[in-house]
Amino acid sequence: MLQIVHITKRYHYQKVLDDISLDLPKTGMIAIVGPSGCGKSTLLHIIGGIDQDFQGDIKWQERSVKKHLSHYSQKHIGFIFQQFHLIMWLSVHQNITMSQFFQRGGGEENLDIDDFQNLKMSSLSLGQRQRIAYLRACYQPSDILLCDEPTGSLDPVHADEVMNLLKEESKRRLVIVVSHDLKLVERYSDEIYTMCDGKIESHQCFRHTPLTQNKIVSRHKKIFPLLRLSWMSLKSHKGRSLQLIFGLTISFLCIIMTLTMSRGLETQIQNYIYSLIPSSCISFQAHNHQSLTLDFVNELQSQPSITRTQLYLQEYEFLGIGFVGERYQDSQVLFIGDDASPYQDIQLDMGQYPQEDHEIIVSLSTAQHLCKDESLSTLLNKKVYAWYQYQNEVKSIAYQVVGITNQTTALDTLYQRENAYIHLLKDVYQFDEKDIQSDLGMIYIHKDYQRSEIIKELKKQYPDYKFLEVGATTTQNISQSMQQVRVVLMIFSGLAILSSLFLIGEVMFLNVIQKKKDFAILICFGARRWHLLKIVLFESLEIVLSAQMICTGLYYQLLSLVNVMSQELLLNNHLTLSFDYELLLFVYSASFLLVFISQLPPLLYVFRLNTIAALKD
Ligand SMILES: Nc1ncnc2c1ncn2[C@@H]1O[C@H](COP(=O)(O)OP(=O)(O)OP(=O)(O)O)[C@@H](O)[C@H]1O
Repeated sequence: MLQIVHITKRYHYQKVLDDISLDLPKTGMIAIVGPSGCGKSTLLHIIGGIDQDFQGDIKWQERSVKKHLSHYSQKHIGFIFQQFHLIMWLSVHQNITMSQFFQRGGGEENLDIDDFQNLKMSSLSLGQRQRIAYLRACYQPSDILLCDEPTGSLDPVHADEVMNLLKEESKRRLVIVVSHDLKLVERYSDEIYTMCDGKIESHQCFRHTPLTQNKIVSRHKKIFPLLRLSWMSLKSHKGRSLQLIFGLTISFLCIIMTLTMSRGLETQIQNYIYSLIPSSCISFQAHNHQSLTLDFVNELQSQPSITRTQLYLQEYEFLGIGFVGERYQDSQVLFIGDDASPYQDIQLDMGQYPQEDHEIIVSLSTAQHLCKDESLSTLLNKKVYAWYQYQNEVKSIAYQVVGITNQTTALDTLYQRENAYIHLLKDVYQFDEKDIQSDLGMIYIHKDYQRSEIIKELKKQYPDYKFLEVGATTTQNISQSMQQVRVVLMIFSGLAILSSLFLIGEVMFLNVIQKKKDFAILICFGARRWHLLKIVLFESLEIVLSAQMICTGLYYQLLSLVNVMSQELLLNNHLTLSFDYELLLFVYSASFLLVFISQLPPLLYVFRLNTIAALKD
């Protein structure tokens, strides 16, 4: 049934096995005896297919299996090792049913381990470990059971007990026992091979054990077995895993918060710039710096794309607004930083848009500054005085507040009908509109039109005037600077993530080195290389996923906190940061890719693991 054909094995040119050939039956107990160091274990490992570096051949049912020893080992071989080779981070039950993580089917369901099944592996006695090793071998569905000194660490009574059990097992499959205790194996074995110096010295055949039908219980594989194994492995070094998860969470949080805040800041800066210089604004001047006339302003105003045209009277300085109209008092006047924006696109919080020249609307923040502790509605229809200075003469125009916008503006702002202040100033300072001395005007275009297109049109129509986009270079420069800042932030945060991920790679590498013996044991009990690769990969993915989950929760909490704090600290000019799903998705997907790359060294190590060397470690 099983033929060992001219096996020779060398360790560094030293012949450990010298042309060994065996012809073994389907059932029965075969003993291989000999003095220590004669090569018994080496022969057993070659028969088991875990030592694949030898000359000669192995034939199972007349067919050579040398080219697919891993498959042969997984399908036909079970082991009981002298040192038991149990995995300490698995439970008693998981150790016994180890093969079920990788294969379907199994032996006895009734394991009779009640007295110690809930104990930790490390607290088990030698006898209990021996029993687990035996039960594990019986549980694994195999045709050949290889036992390396199965009674080596037992007293004579327990040794007899184990030999009796193996004898019973030999009725269902071939049991090969390696021992140096000739007297013991003589009582149980059907055949005995005696080895000396790597050669078979004698062969005795006493009897033949007939086949009793093997009880193979058909059973499904465990659900997500490799995932469970990787989780158990992760738990076996809890401290290290938690440190990794913590480090990675911090890195993720750093990059995500940094980018979210830089984006939020950019939006705020953009809004601030737009509140100062609206994106729909075009300035105009005559090429020869001649004064602009109101007629020309009105002509521009008649274009459908232009919503409002306004002249700047640079000589008339706007000092601000207040409630006192008799006399200018600096302390009672609120400085107005912006009185130029169009109001057509602005939403009103209360009141209405100006219908007359003396009607104005103010921004929400300006209304709050004007009202102080009073209710905002008290401001509606209230008279305010706008103070102007011209050639040392300070005079006021009476306005009526008819509406409040819903905006929080960086500067205190009021809106009025186009050129209303010019019409009103004309009466206050008693000048003729024809005498207006202004060489600068502003055009506000409709939001549906492109500013650059309108400028082209205007330049064609009015070649004597120059038209420029207001604030275009400033916004562009700020956008570019923010973009550069973001790139630098991304590079540094990316480096933080990269180092964390490669730290995972390093730690996983140390883990697999530490666990190489356990991986070798798993190979002996049915694991293929790709099973082990999956376990290592799953373990790192579990770490990354845990970090991502914690980071998402913290990100959400931190955003709410920053938003509340900015609202309280910065009052009206608060920074609102929003949950950036796209950013999360991008960072998390990139981290998965990096995990795969960082896992290459540990994966390669597992792939090239020398089972025999690892078992002897
Ligand atoms: N990895 C190795 N490198 C070099 N030599 C080795 C290696 N493993 C085993 N050997 C040598 O091979 C020989 C056979 O070893 P083996 O373990 O097969 O003997 P054994 O008969 O099973 O001994 P024991 O009964 O003490 O377990 C020994 O001389 C041993 O030193």
